[in-house]
Amino acid sequence: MANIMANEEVAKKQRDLAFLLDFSRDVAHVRTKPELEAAIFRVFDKLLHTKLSLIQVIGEDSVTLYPFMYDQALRNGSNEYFDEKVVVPGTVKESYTAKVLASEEGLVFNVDEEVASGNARAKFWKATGLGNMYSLPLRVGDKNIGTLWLLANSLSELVLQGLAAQISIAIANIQANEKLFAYKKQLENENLYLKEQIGKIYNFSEIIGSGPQMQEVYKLMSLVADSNTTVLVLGETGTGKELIARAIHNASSRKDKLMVKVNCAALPANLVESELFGHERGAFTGAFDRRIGKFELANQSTLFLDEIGELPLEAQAKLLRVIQEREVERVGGKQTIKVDVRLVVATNRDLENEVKAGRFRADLFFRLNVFPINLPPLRDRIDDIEPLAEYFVAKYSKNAGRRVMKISPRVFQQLRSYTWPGNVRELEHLIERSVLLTTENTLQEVFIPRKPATDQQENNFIISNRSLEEVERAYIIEVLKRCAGKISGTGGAAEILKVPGNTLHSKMKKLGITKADYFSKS
Ligand SMILES: Nc1ncnc2c1ncn2[C@@H]1O[C@H](COP(=O)(O)OP(=O)(O)OP(=O)(O)O)[C@@H](O)[C@H]1O
Repeated sequence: MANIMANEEVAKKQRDLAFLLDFSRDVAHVRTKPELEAAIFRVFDKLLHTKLSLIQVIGEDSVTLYPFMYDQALRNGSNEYFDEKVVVPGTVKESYTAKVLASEEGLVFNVDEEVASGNARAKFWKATGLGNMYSLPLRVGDKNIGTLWLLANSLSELVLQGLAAQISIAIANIQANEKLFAYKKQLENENLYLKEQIGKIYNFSEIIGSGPQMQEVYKLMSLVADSNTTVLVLGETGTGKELIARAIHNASSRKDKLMVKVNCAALPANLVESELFGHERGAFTGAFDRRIGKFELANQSTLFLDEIGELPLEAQAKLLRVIQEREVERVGGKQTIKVDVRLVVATNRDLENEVKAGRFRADLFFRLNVFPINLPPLRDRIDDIEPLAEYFVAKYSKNAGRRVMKISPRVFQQLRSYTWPGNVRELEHLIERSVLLTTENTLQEVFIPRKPATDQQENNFIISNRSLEEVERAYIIEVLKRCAGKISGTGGAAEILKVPGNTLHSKMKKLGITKADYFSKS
């Protein structure tokens, strides 16, 4: 007799295990709530006389308890009670729920006893004709995530615990999936918005200038745009190098992805590599998380490296390797990652001179100098000044809600005779300011910066044949002298020059400025 009972016990355990295995196979594929619902009801069909009463999940505030799933059939005959008490949000403090959540492995309530003790919910439990309500905490690790309520006459401990564990994991997966989906949707929307913005701000038609030099630029751009060739855009500051880079990207087959931009001069030397190539967690002090670099971000798109001439030598070596191998290695990482990135780089420096001076690697220069595009300075294309000025007047007049429509001939004359050290950017800012200061329909006056006629030294400063680098060097030294050698912080040279202290430091290093220069008597 004892043997028969033991055999039955073993057989039952095997049936339970087979049933749980079946359920876990179904649940493993679940990604959404309807899928979980289908899996649960499929399995309950096999568990004789068992009904899912309710699954509740705990909200983000850890207090509110939301109905997640229930058997619609149980509503019959107790609609009002169901709608008012069962399928409305409750709290984890409700006495039955609190007991269930505090229990180790759940509780069993005898339906008849509950009815006798006046438990209002037990009335609809009773309507099912089933004897017990099994209620179990749903947990992931040590964290309560909800409760599971099942009606049945008898369920084994093994089945109950197995069901609760599988359902807990499935719900946690669904919630994580929903969060991920919402996050993805948000990123997609942001991406769309940014693309629209960029599309609005930059497109080919917004490059103004129809003189022969710009025609040559357009010809080169259209020849190279739809290839994967690296483009080197050369030109003084403010000549529109970034505008050209974006137009090349927008005219290429990569236009559906955002162009990624890195300004090599704006990054402290010690962060350049991590910015470009990414880093692994713990790669250096402060690297708390793994971060992907701009190369990975620009995969299948264009990476615009502005001010490439400022890239430190060490990063130049790494960049060369990435261009050759078409794969990156994150700082502190061992694994290489394939990238498909089109490079457009720009500089206002004479890179050949930089190579001669040992500040730029010759091999990298040759790799980058595959397809150079030279942007002419504004002073060499005086005929473009008029259409550019008109374009900026229309743009800023609209932006500021003004009705400035025309520019007076006198203003055009003034604009044409100025030398434009700051190029198109300087013209743009000048027009923006002038539009704001104008109340009439015609721009009668622009406030071109003038040096005092008496200050012969300053005039020489402008018209002498000094290179941009020499002027930059002399100006930085002047400012440093004025600040008694203080580089960063309040009253420091970086503050006056409106650049970060680190940038000024690396610029000084590049230009070979030492204390002897700014502490000298002259
Ligand atoms: N041909 C042009 N048509 C219309 N706008 C222009 C043109 N060239 C330049 N601009 C405008 O002038 C400003 C400066 O251009 P951009 O930033 O592209 O210059 P840059 O050469 O990259 O400058 P930097 O060397 O300082 O990085 C931008 O607002 C740009 O839209």
